[in-house]
Amino acid sequence: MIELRHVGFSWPGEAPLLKNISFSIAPGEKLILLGANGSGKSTLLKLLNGLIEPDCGDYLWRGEPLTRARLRAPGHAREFRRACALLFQHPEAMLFNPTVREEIAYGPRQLGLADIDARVGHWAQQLALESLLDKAPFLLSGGQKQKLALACLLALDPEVLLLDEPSASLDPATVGYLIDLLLHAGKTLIVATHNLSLAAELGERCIVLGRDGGVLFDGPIGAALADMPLLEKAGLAHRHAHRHAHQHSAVEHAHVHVHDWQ
Ligand SMILES: Nc1ncnc2c1ncn2[C@@H]1O[C@H](COP(=O)(O)OP(=O)(O)OP(=O)(O)O)[C@@H](O)[C@H]1O
Repeated sequence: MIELRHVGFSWPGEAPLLKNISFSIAPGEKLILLGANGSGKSTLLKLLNGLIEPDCGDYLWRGEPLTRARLRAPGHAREFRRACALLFQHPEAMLFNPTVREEIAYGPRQLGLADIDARVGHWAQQLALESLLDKAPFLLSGGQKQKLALACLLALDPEVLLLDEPSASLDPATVGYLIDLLLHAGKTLIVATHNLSLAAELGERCIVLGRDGGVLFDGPIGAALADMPLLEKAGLAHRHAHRHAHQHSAVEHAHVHVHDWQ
């Protein structure tokens, strides 16, 4: 469904960020993207969403190169936008309609989809937004905005969901609900996150971006999370002196340490 072949990318005037990235993603795969701050996870998701183009290499969508010309062709653009949806790291960027109801309806209406009221009702109910339907999106809490942005994407019924830090503002109960929802949604998932427990529960496969712009690891998520040297090399684990909660003495010691993962 998605294939990157030797893709490279630099933001204008910046040093190369993504270098020689190659991988394929089959329909229904659940892939977690890990990497240190600034390693290029959000950039890679934008590239997969066709918002930016590789400087070199190829992006194949359903076996055909996803070129700017193909994305500008009205029929194809509509089909791609419906099939491949991106949740931005900062969901405020996606919200501009006067009410939550209109926000969820906007995408399906733009794409000429049927049953708009039913889509709005269903996803508002699924994401516990029903009581907020007439409220202005900018008045919502951070977590409510994140859920609204997700409802907007799910209302399109995309085949591929690209999620950039989807759990960032959510409370633990909502993260649990989100994991269940996504696991049973039957979608291809590509999720960039620093939340390693979310990664472990949601993902099957994991790609770790290295600090040099390349793919450091591509394989089962369990193997990545158990590989301390890999996590340390990727900047996802660190060494520091600390005191464990069960220790009553004042002894501190240093070892490789991963936050948010046991
Ligand atoms: N629009 C842009 N123009 C110029 N540079 C950018 C732009 N967007 C991102 N960058 C740069 O690209 C690099 C990678 O950013 P990106 O947001 O992809 O990283 P990330 O892995 O998602 O990081 P984080 O874990 O902090 O969210 C950073 O150095 C950032 O400053």
